[in-house]
Amino acid sequence: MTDTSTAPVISARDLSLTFQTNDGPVHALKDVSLDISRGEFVSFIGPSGCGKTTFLRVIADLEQPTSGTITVNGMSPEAARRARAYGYVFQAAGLYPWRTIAGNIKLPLEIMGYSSTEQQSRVEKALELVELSGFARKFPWQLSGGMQQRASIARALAFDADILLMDEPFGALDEIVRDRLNEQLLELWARTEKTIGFVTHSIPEAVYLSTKIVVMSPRPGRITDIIDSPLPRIRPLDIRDSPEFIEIAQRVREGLRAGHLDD
Ligand SMILES: Nc1ncnc2c1ncn2[C@@H]1O[C@H](COP(=O)(O)OP(=O)(O)OP(=O)(O)O)[C@@H](O)[C@H]1O
Repeated sequence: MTDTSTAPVISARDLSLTFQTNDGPVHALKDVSLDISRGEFVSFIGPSGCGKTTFLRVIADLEQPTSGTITVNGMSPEAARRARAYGYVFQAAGLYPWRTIAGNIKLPLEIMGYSSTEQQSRVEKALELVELSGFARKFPWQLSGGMQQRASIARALAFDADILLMDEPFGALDEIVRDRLNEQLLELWARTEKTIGFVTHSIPEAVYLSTKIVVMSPRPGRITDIIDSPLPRIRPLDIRDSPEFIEIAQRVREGLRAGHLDD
């Protein structure tokens, strides 16, 4: 039997994706090669248009690569999607205002045909993970922006998939709320041992959260640096003042600058 415990959860080799547009081809991804191991927290950082979202969408089988290969849990992205290998969190919480928080989290479970008892227990567990247990019967508009985003994370967690793909989930929130959500996300990651792919524009956020930071650059969208973080997995917020943190942030900044110089 093959040992799958050490095999990468996501493995991309020479992955390229070119969109054909009226203005000519757009090279959203070029020769991207990356391995993500089980339980890693991987951030994708880079300027607008460097292909961060496109890469997440390829993992999720929402876009097809033009060339190269990618596997998710050892399968094609299509097979992984059918096996419900991941949950996806978007930048906007995208909750239906006429449904309660529990109703929003339940919706995909209803569509997938889970029994109502199963739906109920999954909703309770997901709400507990994002510390929203008392808010099941509230409507989205009764919650703050940060709480709405936590509810959308709960919706993605309700499938109990091993992989969580998050596309700039906290980008629209103020810094204090974002700090708190970053802390909560790390706690959640430690409790659930999920593999997380996280898109961000923020250097401190990427360094604080990640075990691996993937620095990207546009035209064509490509990886310019991959940084394996030496920081411990348990991180208080004030780790951001430590010399190790500042050094990694500096390397990310240099990677971003180098990508710009190539333009
Ligand atoms: N469906 C599409 N059709 C044509 N071009 C596209 C499509 N989706 C993305 N692109 C282009 O591909 C490039 C990469 O886009 P992508 O959204 O992946 O970048 P990003 O790094 O996530 O940017 P941002 O930080 O602004 O979200 C951009 O130039 C974008 O305009």
